[in-house]
Amino acid sequence: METKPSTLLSVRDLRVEYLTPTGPVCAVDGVSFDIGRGEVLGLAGESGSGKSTVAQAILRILRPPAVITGGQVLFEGEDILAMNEARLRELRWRKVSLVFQSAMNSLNPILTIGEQIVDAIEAHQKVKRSDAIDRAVYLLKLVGIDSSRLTSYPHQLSGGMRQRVVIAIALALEPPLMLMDEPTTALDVVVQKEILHQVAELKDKLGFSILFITHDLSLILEFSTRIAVLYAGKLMEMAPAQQLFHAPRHPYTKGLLGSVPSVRGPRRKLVGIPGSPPDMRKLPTGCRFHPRCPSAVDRCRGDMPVLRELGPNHIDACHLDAP
Ligand SMILES: Nc1ncnc2c1ncn2[C@@H]1O[C@H](COP(=O)(O)OP(=O)(O)OP(=O)(O)O)[C@@H](O)[C@H]1O
Repeated sequence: METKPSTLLSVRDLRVEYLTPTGPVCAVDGVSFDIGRGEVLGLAGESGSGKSTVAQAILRILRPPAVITGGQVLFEGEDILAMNEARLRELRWRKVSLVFQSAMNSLNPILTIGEQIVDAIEAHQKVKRSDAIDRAVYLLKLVGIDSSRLTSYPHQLSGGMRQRVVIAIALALEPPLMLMDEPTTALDVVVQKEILHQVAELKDKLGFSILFITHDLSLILEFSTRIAVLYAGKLMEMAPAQQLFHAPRHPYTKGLLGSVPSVRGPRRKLVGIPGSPPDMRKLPTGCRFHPRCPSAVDRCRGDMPVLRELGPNHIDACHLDAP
């Protein structure tokens, strides 16, 4: 399959298993999506749907018992899954960086934030110390932190500021792609939005792309260009954010949206989805969502639906209304 020239990352038929003592658990089962240049792709889905596993597979930082058992992850056309260690080291941080939820707690407590940003730059680039310091000042400014903070230690900063420092480090080498896995979840709502607005501005200014993962659908809707919905390791629906919000097709997506409080417009009753996601070791036959689906018919219990095209850029995996 050809990739479009504007495609930066193309995940094809990705499969990841956790080899547990009681047998393999397929946490990501044949997931495919593309991320275009300058695009924010939101990955949505309940806890355990496989979002973090996808992000970690892209950077090949999954730890045992996880094993990538199939697929391709093409970055600018080159398969990350086939790269040797040396090539991978070039890719990480320089081409693809990662910001995760507890990253702010992984800052070194005995080094100033300036030293940590400079170290991150020097670890990946041959630069003069004075240039690295200038760059650290520039990066801190980018994320809204005054350069006087260069000599502060992590414990002297608020959680929000620490997470901004982590984002500055992730941007240090101006990678074309940033993976953000629950980047603001540990922070209060106001700070979360402030940081995400700032990241969106930086994205527009610097032109990088983002894979944005959070269980918070309202944040995904606000900050993503397109959204992919995962359920029990399977891609259920993918569409531009506005379309997914106004015209969702998959009953799972409708259920997720039904549990998001509306900020604008009339107040509506929150519905939610009854039950909980399946035990990944005992997956239901047919559509994995059928035991919780209000619209399930016999076919849903027997046949696994395949992805179908509903319109430009809109796909889902559902038997209902199937042609
Ligand atoms: N160490 C592990 N051993 C066995 N199975 C695992 C392990 N880690 C994850 N899994 C399985 O992989 C599935 C996907 O986990 P993952 O963390 O990717 O989901 P997620 O959507 O990111 O959830 P969350 O929002 O809670 O982080 C889980 O449902 C679980 O069955």
